[in-house]
Amino acid sequence: MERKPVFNDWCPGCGNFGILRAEEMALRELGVEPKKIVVVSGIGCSGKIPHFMDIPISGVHTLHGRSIAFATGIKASNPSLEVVVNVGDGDGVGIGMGHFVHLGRRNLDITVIVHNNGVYALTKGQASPTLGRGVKTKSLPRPNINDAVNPLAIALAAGYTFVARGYAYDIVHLKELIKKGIRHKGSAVIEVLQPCPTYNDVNTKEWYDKRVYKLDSDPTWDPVVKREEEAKSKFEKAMMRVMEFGDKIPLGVFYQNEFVPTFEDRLEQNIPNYREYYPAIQPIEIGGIATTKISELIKAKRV
Ligand SMILES: Cc1ncc(C[n+]2csc(CCOP(=O)(O)OP(=O)(O)O)c2C)c(N)n1
Ligand code: SF4
Ligand SMILES: [Mg+2]
Repeated sequence: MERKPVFNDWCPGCGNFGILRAEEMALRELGVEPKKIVVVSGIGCSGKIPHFMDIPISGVHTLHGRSIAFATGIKASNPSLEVVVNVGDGDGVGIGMGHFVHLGRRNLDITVIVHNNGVYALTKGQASPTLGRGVKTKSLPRPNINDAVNPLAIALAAGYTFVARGYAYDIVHLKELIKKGIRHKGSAVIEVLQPCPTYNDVNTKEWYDKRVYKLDSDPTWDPVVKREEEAKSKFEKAMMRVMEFGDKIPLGVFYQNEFVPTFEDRLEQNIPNYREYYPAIQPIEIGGIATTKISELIKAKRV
């Protein structure tokens, strides 16, 4: 694999630097072999992350709003890979919202990191779907007229089995969340509060520093489902807690449930040798002859 040196053009003070560093540290500390890691991103300032990683991972910088679809194809065709998806808030819960929701119900074993900066930063700061109604950031001629979506409430409702929030300027805490998300068996989402000092002059470092607190500062907070019967009550508590987003903003793990079968487990029910003989290692041929006839190929490979 050839990697060319790339100039990092994020603005000084951008929260993306913290996410990049936390993600690299998490992958290193987990000891995942670099050739087994795929980082998938869409278009946006956030989408540049695979180019800037200081680990020789495979990176796929895809289309705006389509990174989860690409990642689903990558992981389903090669379940031995560790797949991490970095999405912008516009990318992930605007144009890409359909893919975001459907990943949750599949429970495919990948990790999605949402860079929440409240703006479409790469295209000069228009309101993203996470910007609150009445908020006027500097590129907007008037205050935002739409309500914000809460990515984590949607993730819980969609079926994600690991749901967490971190803060780009608390790198060590974020690194631990990313490690937990990657270790988790199933679809994991980590929303990261990511200040954009260039276009979001409302949700700044000073704004967040006054509001964020850690869920685990309360010793009774326990988001992990340890018996299947407690899934419902832990889910309900998580849903209440992710809605707290105002004067106080909680950080940490809201919910984790490994009792739900992953997409890979579900495929294995239908294709017993799926994990050993997954699509990525199957030859593209019929009767020993290479082919580009997809419909015939699908018929020949069907189990
Ligand atoms: C299909 C498509 N629609 C629109 C665009 C233009 N576009 C590029 S980046 C972007 C918004 C990026 O915002 P976000 O996803 O929040 O990422 P950020 O730059 O804030 O990290 C848009 C609308 C595009 N590249 N492709
Ligand atoms: S425009 Fe905002 S999100 Fe993009 S690099 Fe600059 S500070 Fe970061
Ligand atoms: Mg954004």
